[in-house]
Amino acid sequence: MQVEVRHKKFGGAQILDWIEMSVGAGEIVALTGPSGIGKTTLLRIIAGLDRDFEGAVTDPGRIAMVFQSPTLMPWRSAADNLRLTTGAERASIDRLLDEVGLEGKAKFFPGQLSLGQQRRLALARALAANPATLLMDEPFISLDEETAARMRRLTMKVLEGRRIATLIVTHDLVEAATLADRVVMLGGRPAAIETIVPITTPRARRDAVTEAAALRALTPGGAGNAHGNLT
Ligand SMILES: Nc1ncnc2c1ncn2[C@@H]1O[C@H](COP(=O)(O)OP(=O)(O)OP(=O)(O)O)[C@@H](O)[C@H]1O
Repeated sequence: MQVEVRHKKFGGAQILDWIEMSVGAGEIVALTGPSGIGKTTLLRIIAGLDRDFEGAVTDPGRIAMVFQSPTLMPWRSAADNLRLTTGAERASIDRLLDEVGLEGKAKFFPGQLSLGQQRRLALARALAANPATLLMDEPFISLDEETAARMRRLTMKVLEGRRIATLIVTHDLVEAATLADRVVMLGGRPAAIETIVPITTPRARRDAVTEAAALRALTPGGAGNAHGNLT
């Protein structure tokens, strides 16, 4: 999937300047930058939810999006939330619920699930759509650190082996350095790509990324910057 935004305005205000990036099949890219810079705006453009921009999104294939809030149908069971939105078969729904650690919860309504569980259901729903491109907007925000770390591990595990181009918006550097193969940082006004940092440490070894290691790897000029080496 390739994205080229020449510019994006809201009214008279230009939000995004020239942005060119691509996400390959099986790759995880984190999009980060200060609050209000335009991360969600870029994600909405890629998702096709905002077509009022100059540029193009090429070869996204089927797109699934995981929003900040899980946006589930509260009056439908967990299984129905997957089935009704994607048409997935019972067997694959059960498999997906198992994969995201929601075995035995197929009949539960979203209100009977914790926020972390609702987020896992939203992830399962996105995967049930069998997407070529997966867009995640701050998917682990407002979870306690331990739950967020578990969610990151789970996300890496379910994406392993699936050839999905994944773009994750996050302001959390630990999250970016843990999950991503590449971190794209937006900066400036209007926003453009400030830095792209490849994370070369294998995913399997990123289990215990610390704030300090993430900062080293992702701070421009930081010790780990050249190689994105987290250890
Ligand atoms: N529908 C809209 N109409 C006008 N301005 C908007 C609209 N949506 C977003 N903006 C403006 O565009 C800018 C970028 O917003 P956006 O939500 O993309 O930032 P963000 O980087 O995702 O922020 P955060 O990290 O806080 O979620 C902000 O100044 C915001 O006020």
